[in-house]
Amino acid sequence: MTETIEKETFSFQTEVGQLLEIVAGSLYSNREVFLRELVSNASDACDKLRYAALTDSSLAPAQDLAITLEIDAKAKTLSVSDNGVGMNHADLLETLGTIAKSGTSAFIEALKSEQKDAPGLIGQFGVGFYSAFMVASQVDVVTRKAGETEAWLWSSDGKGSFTIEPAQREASGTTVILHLKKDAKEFAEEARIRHIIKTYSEHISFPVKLGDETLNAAEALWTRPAKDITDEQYNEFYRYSAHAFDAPWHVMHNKVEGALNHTSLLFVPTVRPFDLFDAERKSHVKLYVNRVFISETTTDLVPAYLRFLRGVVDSQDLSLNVSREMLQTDPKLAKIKTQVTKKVLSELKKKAAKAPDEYAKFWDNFGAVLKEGLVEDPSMRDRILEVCRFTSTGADALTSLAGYAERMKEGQEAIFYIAGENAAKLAQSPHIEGFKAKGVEVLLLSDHVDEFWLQHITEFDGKPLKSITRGAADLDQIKADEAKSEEKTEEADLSALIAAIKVELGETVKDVRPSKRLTDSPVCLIADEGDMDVNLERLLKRHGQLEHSMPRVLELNPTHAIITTLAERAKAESAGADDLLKDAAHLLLDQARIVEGESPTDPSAFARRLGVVMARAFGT
Ligand SMILES: Nc1ncnc2c1ncn2[C@@H]1O[C@H](COP(=O)(O)OP(=O)(O)OP(=O)(O)O)[C@@H](O)[C@H]1O
Repeated sequence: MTETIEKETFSFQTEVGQLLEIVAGSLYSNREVFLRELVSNASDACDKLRYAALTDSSLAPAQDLAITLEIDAKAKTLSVSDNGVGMNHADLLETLGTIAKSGTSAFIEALKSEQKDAPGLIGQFGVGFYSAFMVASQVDVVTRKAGETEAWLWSSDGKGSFTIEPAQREASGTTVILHLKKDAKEFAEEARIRHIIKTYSEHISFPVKLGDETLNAAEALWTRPAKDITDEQYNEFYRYSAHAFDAPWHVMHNKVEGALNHTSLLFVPTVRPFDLFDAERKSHVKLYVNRVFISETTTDLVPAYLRFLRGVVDSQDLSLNVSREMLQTDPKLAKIKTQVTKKVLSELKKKAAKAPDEYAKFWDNFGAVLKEGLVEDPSMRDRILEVCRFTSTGADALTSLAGYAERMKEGQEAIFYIAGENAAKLAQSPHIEGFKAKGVEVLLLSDHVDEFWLQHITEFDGKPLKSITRGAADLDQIKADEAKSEEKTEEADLSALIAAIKVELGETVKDVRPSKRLTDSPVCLIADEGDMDVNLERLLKRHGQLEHSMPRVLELNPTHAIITTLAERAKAESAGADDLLKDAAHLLLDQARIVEGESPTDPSAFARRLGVVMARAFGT
């Protein structure tokens, strides 16, 4: 077969082409990371072969797994070889020419607009192999897949296309040959290469060799005692294993000895990883069994709500002789998962108590993800709730639920919250006015996931969690702050007005009531007790999971000038024929809708009514 195949030319997937243009066209201060990426790929390939050989001994490499660097100073090439798993024709087509990651286009847009920070973004995205084009004008890859006899040469100048042709390679593995750009000759210097490997790849599990010399410790970092590891070593290992550029926000290195031994070295990133909100919700903690890499993306090791974690978990007590799939259903693995999860949550709790400002940064990045656990993992619910933080009208900094509970007012029985798109907007919502006036704190919940965990958790420490946009709000029981002594404003009798509005609005509202929660605004809409809360309904509608809205309760502020004037007008005998009163009923409803960011029920009728009222006001 192979004899008949000549050199074939393929175009890069559009996104790869765009990415390469950005990668190759810019000069980065730390472009030496290309070597870290290639060594990391080579190490992954060795890991994969070691794993494959467990179940198929014919694949076992003839020589110890290793990564070999070669410099040809004359030809200005640098090559990175491994005797790992290698690639065949189909693999090459699939992996070195496409980007299989979701959200790639969005990422490229971001990259285009933020050229300056390209390395940081690339780190979050992990362009890996393609970073070779930062330093090389041409890249050749000679590779042979373990268990196969054919070898292939992949070659590209990074300008839109690549070629694949048959080649020769003695054993399985991959050699990546970089033809260095003129301005990248430094990477053909031994001293420079030695230094880069020391910096970035010191503690990967396989030896990295340059000639006869092994450049790294080739000892998995997590197996060493924590006291012997410096912060810088942890940082580099994090950057290497997570393809990251930031320093970790927090490092957790734990050895658990007992019935089930395992070691974990986990990192919380400082910067939010690019794929955090991908639908796949992939885990990025690598599972090792006695230093043999098993898999990376399993949620059987770390729950999806901790998917921001990077690092490794290694246990010698899991069986190496079973398949990856069987291992994933091993009850021992489930135990490790529970222990790791508890440990991470307890570390977060400590951080939150010790360094609340730093914790706020973590929360800003990952709080929304962590809160998914409140829905998904009832067994950890209390522990997760302890480390949750919220924006609140009563505190400048984020608050815990316990903190809120401590500040509750005399007579206040519930923890109040309002949920919506944006905390700053929520703080301006009319629903909050009465609470503010009394100094009663309201939590401002603006993550989508909030609506969902609130379906499961209805109280904290015996205090119900209550939405201020649903059901009646009786603030009379709550004692106001002294400073905010209650200036009782005269409340109008609204019964005639309410009756008139009900007649006019009919079924578009569920009810019309005097409000206890408004001080400045004339009206607001709320969900009736027992109905779906306003924000949840909005979310479901937007995601096509709900077609029709429920009619809402329209609340009127009995102390507001517009309402008191209308109340007087409604008392008149001729009120039934009062067109202005009728228009006002619709306008009040639309006003309440607009304040919540919704459209008037009937925009053209709204415009007409507004015109009529303005004409009256201006006396035209
Ligand atoms: N030395 C190698 N041996 C075998 N396969 C390789 C090698 N280098 C790259 N590959 C294949 O090419 C794919 C793409 O590599 P690339 O570095 O672009 O991304 P990645 O390593 O999958 O992702 P990330 O960089 O985010 O970890 C790899 O997943 C692997 O399948």
